[in-house]
Amino acid sequence: MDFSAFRYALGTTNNAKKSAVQMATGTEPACLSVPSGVFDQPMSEEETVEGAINRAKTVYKLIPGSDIGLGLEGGLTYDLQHKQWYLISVCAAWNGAELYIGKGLSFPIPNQAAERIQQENVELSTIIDEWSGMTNSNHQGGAYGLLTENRIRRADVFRDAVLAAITPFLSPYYK
Ligand SMILES: O=P(O)(O)OP(=O)(O)OP(=O)(O)OC[C@H]1O[C@@H](n2cnc3c(O)ncnc32)[C@H](O)[C@@H]1O
Repeated sequence: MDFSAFRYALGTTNNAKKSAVQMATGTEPACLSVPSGVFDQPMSEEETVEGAINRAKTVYKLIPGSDIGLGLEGGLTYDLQHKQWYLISVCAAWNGAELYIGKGLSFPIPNQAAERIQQENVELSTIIDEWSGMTNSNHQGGAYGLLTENRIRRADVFRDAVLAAITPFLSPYYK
């Protein structure tokens, strides 16, 4: 499969997301910041996926000549059974006719982070910046990097989500 055969439009200028697409496709995406249409801090899987889809469809429309629009969205989701919040990283891929969703690693985050987000109305990146002493952690290793001491970085997780979302456009098994 030649993932570099397509021209990709990416609905953000976020550095971690851009390098995820570069790693997954071996190409340089055309980047444009577009609205997700959901809250800045999605608090469910449904909302996170919806934000990814909105970004993919909008950027596909706004960047002429692109073959596939990509929307990458981070969000939180609560597992009621195990009483644990998870960070998820989702990619939507849209070619004007078909839509596929790829979901990256789901990672348990300290419940106190999600509780602060709800009580203080802050975003996850604010808390991760505070804990790590970094600025713009969401453009770098992100929460994954902080929690795993850089064994997993945000771009790695989104890379897998991108690969999952674009594989159906290329693999013969989906025909
Ligand atoms: O510039 P855009 O593309 O909007 O990227 P973003 O990081 O600001 O926004 P997302 O919609 O992907 O994520 C929703 C919120 O969750 C935060 N977030 C998600 N994953 C994160 C991570 O791994 N580390 C730190 N913050 C994260 C993010 O910064 C936002 O505040």
